[in-house]
Amino acid sequence: EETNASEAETCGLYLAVSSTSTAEETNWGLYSGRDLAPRVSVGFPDVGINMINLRAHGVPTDAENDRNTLLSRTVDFLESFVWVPDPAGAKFEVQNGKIITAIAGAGVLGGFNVKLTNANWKHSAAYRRPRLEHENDVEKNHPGRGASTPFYNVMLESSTEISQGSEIFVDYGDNWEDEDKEHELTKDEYKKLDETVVKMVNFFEKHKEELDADSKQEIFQFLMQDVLSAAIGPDKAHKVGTLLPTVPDELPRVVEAGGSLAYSDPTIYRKLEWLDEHGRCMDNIKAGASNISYAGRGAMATRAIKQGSLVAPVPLIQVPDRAVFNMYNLQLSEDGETYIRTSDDIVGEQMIINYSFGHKDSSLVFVPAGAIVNLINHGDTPNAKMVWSTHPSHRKMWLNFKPETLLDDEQMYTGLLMEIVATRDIEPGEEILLDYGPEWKAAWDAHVESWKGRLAKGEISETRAPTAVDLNTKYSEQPYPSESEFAAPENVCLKASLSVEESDATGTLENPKTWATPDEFANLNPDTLVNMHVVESRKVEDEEDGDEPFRYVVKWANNNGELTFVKEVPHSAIAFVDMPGMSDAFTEGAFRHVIGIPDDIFPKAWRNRK
Ligand SMILES: C[S@@+](CC[C@H](N)C(=O)[O-])C[C@H]1O[C@@H](n2cnc3c(N)ncnc32)[C@H](O)[C@@H]1O
Repeated sequence: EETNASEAETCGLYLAVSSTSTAEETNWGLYSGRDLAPRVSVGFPDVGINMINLRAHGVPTDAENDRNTLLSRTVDFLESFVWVPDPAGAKFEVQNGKIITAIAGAGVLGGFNVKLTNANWKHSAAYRRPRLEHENDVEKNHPGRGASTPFYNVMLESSTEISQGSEIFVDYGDNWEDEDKEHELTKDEYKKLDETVVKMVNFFEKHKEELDADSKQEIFQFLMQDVLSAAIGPDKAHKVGTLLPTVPDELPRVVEAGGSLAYSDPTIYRKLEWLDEHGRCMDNIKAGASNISYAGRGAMATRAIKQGSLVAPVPLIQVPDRAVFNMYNLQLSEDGETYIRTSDDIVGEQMIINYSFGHKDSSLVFVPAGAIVNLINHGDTPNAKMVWSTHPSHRKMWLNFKPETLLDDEQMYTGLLMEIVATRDIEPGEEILLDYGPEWKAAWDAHVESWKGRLAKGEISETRAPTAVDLNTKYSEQPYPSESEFAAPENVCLKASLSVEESDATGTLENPKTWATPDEFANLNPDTLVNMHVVESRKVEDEEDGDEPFRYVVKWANNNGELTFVKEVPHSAIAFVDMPGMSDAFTEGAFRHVIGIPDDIFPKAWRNRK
């Protein structure tokens, strides 16, 4: 029996079958358990895990054979769930080359419906992420460095009001549009349509005494066919016809449902009782500072969780051959377009291996897609374990399939659902710990030993330079330093989101341009983030500036080295960013090992390795 929430607090975010699902393929989706105001966090901030040049590393270009085809298919499959690195604060991780970022929870599972977009990434949260309190020993090296992602505090925000039971649709950005545009209504047209429906309802209500059923129907048809066709063209009028009822008496249902889209697809909104029965609570855990040395962040219970009940649902992204995460020495091709391997020696593994579930007897691994699940650490005395879900959309049959068939056409979706359940009563605030298995434990212990040896031999230094996170935390309460006050270490650079007001200012020191509030204030937009230097800062004294503690005059040099000076740049538009290839993620000799799926639940059919 699964009881989701404590008595005191109800579930804020559910995993459930998405309205975008088809009969053949389940898409998981997220549904809000609460009414949300605009610009509040949807679920809890999560981590982003980068895959760097995944295709160049993971898919050999030499021969077309079954294995290479499967590796290539795996990259396609992974790419359909991941994001550009921008929302995670990772846009500047490499100079050339391609990064894709897995953001479990909202990133992988948030639905796609341009018309119903109700959430967007809060870039500034990720770019200005604070350090954890227990990381005060910042300049000291330790064996956990480079083993966990430095990109956390990845936050999804409501972009409009979200009513309880709504599916969450994340803004995928401009390059993701609906294909069949000509026949599709725009967001604005949907809005106008819904306003028109309200007018029609009012009209029929006002004249209900005078109109008999036949004349009502006649007027309705005239409005729907002739008037609409003339107004928006026959193709779109036809589309409207499929969205609205065929009889006028049904029109009030459209308004009740929350609009024509919701009326035509009732699975976009779910009742709380439905979500409790058919969904799985996704916000029983949130990120916090792990209690375990060198482990980084951990997953903390947000409410009491009874023994045997759900901690977190975990849709799994199947990766039939973990070789796709191997890394090689790469070199930019002569045309500068792609990367190619310079040798077939494996020199490392993508960091996502540390977040993946696997088994020693199998090439198959899974990238877990549950919110905050990526943050669950190993503990020698665990309080949770993995089980296969009893949810009807969990494809039990797949447990009998051979790994290489799990990406056949019929299986190109996340059909497997794991659940993390409590093995004892868990108190609010307690860290969730799994047993990662004996292979993981042995690998970690060996890593720590070898790390100590390398330290003793002087192969690793005791200290390391502060990172962007360290410096952003340091300067959260004091002004970012000017060029003359502070020579930035080589591993970081200072950037600002610079947009300027239309004006006659020349952009010189004497006549600087004025910083303009971007469309989405305080959303550090990585598209406008440029390297710059602080020329001077002033403390903000009056109230008019909201939360901004400081304003700056900054100096920006374009590609030709021409300088532009901009004044009134707010503190929130500035952040340190790690230089390409210099963040903790690139630590040499960093720990890599998959999380073990327990032997007793790992199916026989998947054991393709001895
Ligand atoms: C799935 S991630 C857990 C989240 C991670 N702590 C973070 O901050 O992103 C697994 C990684 O966390 C670290 N980790 C987990 N359990 C640990 C433990 N008991 N001791 C040390 N490191 C641990 C290791 O780096 C491991 O590869």
